[in-house]
Amino acid sequence: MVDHPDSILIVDFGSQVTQLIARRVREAGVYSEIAPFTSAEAAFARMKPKGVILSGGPASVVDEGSPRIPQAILDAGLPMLGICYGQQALTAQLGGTVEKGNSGEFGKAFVEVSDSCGLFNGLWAEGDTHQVWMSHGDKVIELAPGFRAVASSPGAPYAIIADDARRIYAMQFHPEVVHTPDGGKLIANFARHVVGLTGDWTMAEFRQTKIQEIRAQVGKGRVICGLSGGVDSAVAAVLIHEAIGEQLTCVFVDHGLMRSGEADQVVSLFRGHYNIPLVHVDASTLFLSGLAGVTDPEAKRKFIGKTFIDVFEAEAKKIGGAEFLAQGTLYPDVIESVSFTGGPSVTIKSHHNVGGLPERMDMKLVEPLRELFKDEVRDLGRELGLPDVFVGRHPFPGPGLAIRIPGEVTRERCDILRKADAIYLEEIRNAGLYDAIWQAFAVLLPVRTVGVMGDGRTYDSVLALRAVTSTDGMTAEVFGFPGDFLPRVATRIVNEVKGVNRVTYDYTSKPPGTIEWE
Ligand SMILES: Nc1ncnc2c1ncn2[C@@H]1O[C@H](COP(=O)(O)OP(=O)(O)OP(=O)(O)O)[C@@H](O)[C@H]1O
Ligand SMILES: O=c1[nH]c(=O)c2[nH+]cn([C@@H]3O[C@H](COP(=O)(O)O)[C@@H](O)[C@H]3O)c2[nH]1
Ligand SMILES: NC(=O)CC[C@H](N)C(=O)O
Ligand SMILES: [Mg+2]
Repeated sequence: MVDHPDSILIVDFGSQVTQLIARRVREAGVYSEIAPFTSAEAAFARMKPKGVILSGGPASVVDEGSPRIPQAILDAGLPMLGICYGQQALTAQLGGTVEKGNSGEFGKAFVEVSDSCGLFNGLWAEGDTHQVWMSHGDKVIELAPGFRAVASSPGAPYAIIADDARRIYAMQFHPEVVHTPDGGKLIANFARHVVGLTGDWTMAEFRQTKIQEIRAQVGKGRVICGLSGGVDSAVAAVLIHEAIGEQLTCVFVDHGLMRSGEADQVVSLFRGHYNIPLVHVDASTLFLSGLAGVTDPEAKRKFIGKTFIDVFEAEAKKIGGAEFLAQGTLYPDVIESVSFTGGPSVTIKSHHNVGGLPERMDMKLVEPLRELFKDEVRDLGRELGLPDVFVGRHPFPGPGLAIRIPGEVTRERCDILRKADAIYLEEIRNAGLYDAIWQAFAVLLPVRTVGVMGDGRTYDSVLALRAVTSTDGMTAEVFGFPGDFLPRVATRIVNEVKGVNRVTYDYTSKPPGTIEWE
């Protein structure tokens, strides 16, 4: 770990959105680290932060044995910001009262500002009304000594509370989510004006921090990096190469589930730009034969995750052994795959590189991007000088076409999907829409319908097209194509791709849908 003289410690009580707090702090140009409440005291002693943020969490402070703020942190006299559970814990531990709710408030709410305080610093003023996002059952009913209410909502009389003398602020709502439009600014105000940090921490520093961490973790060991051609692994590879140079070998696995022409493209693009050793493995038979008869989405993902590791281990042997496996794992891969810090988060899908990993692995993981969101990785990519062909690419999931073919995956169905997907993406590029879309792809459905072509009857598969906008893949909106774009693509696909006789468009946002179909 690297010492940062100006940092904020985020104590995690298990909220689904704790990483978003870190992200807002980073956006304010301040270095932060998250520590679960169980090890927060040690992190506090090591980091010597200038301020502390307390996250939300699923527990109820009223319950016996529920998480507490470590006493050493409370006694340190530093500025603190409590969010939801954090507010409740502060109140309970400093002498106020929290009541267990039986109904709660979930979703959008409006708070009215009743007084000024150090946290607002010109941002919010008395009499203002602001939209916020609530998600709580319990609430503060009596303030701890020294606090006063500075904003309230119909459901939360103590929506924001302040103790300017001790520089402690707390709120019932979640400022870190986008549904609290001014939330990022409130967190920035805390970091800069209340804590008094200058906000000069940048991606350039993140790069330096990570380089030192990678060196410390890897030592003289050898590292294999799974390289997919996607932005995450390209950024991870270039960063790791900067840290340890020749100790790194990249491995691109062609699992037979790539898009049209992608394997060759990735390899030549990477070799064209970087002088980093890259092994190209054709493992398509291994993957496709193992997928035969597998139809359950999680079973597909777990098989692919495990087989990736088998291939990486075999390649490691060939270069004389490697102690470490590097991957471009991002935060959304982690939060959707596993329950984080013992929190309430459920497994949505096992991303092949996290929840799909086998239980026993010989290599240790190096994942320098694990706290970042996609758009931050792109920023880091630009910082590292990666060309736009890498930085601007749409994400493509590690399990590839396998999770875009609900039902059994066969070579034949992969070929059909590849052709249709290539037409769709070609039309998107020609229409100049590629950069306006976050991710676009086709899904080959296990449904056959009747059609008529050239006076003959067809009985073929249905294809679904999907295109979404997003900033980080955690939520997504459907992309609205202009005018006749979709009918034109549908006609081309049905005419040119044998095996598809009907095309539909997916109008589901995330949530409630996910971006991929499996
Ligand atoms: N075909 C592949 N060969 C080797 N490694 C892979 C392959 N596909 C995925 N990986 C590994 O799994 C990680 C996660 O995949 P993921 O698709 O999330 O990231 P990415 O491909 O690097 O970027 P993007 O999300 O933009 O597609 C990658 O960063 C990479 O380390
Ligand atoms: O590397 C990956 N391994 C996976 O197993 C995986 N599953 C989904 N994705 C990508 O993650 C983003 C969010 O997708 P979902 O809304 O479908 O979860 C989207 O960009 C998806 O393409 C994956 N990436
Ligand atoms: N989002 C939260 O932090 C919730 C806190 C607490 N579990 C409540 O329901 O009030
Ligand atoms: Mg990918």
